[in-house]
Amino acid sequence: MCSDCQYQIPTIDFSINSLEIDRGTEEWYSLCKRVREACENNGFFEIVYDKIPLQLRAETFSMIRQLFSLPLETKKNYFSSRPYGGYHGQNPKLPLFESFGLEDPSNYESLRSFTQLMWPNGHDKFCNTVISMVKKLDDLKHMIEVMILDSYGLGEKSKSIMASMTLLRIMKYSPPPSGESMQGLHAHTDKALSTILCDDQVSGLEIETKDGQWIKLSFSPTSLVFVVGDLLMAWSNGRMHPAKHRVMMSGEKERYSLGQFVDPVEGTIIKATKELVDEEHPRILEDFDYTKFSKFFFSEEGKAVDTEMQIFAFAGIS
Ligand SMILES: O=C(O)CCC(=O)C(=O)O
Ligand SMILES: [Fe+2]
Repeated sequence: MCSDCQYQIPTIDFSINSLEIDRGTEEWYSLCKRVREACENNGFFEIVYDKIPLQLRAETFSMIRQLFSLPLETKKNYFSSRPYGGYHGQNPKLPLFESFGLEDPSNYESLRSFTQLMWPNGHDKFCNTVISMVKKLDDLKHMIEVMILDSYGLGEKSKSIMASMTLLRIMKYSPPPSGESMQGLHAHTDKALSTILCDDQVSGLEIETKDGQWIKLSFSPTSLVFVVGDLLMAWSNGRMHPAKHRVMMSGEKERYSLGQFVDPVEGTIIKATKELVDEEHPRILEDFDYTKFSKFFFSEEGKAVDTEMQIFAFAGIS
């Protein structure tokens, strides 16, 4: 998956696995171990997964193209107060980038009201396709979450890492002027618990390794990428590594991508899980309110801090 270097991209094949049939088997625990190692050592991994039919993936991206091809005035009608929700585009600092953040994307009514804002008669096919895709991504996220819990021996005690909700972010990057390479999205760590990304076969996503090299990723038609966010790092008391990533665009094609962002529910207090705090691993962050943290990273004070340091500036134990 890394086209131009020796770096070994962690790749985990889930094709033959599913939570219902395999949890507790030797094979399950070996996958849990690999998930944990990739999250701790790399902060991301390539997911090979055959349970999202190629046709569903193709139809989802066809709906996404239709959405972005709407007139700008229509796209701008979509607002949201949730971080990264609503329509974003025409940012002079990120001229190639546009995005929609869909809240509650597994709920038909919420998608229907979105499509009614965008199209005069709504768009049933858009709603049905997106719901099917989100369902697949939610199943995958759930499986990885249980694997993370099991990998630390916490799966018996907890059903989930924390109460969360999904934001589906849909992204378009226009091609840069001919012959140039340009930043599509600036380098950042995700402020979520975790993110699953997939694209429509035009690459651009780059991940920074722990030793500071930028690695270009290219997805196979059946692969996706799991990225550790700042909050999984906080929950794991710093064991999991939030991978810094960015999008660099070159060539003549647009890039479309899709991200399932897993955010805590409003009012969640983020704490390191107590089993992961001990003498060897002292607590690195104070407990903090996620909603206050999200206000901080959008504030002028927060924006002045390097992306990976924001969480420490907000809640670090000094
Ligand atoms: O387009 C991509 O693949 C990356 C998007 C991303 O990193 C983000 O929206 O946080
Ligand atoms: Fe990101």
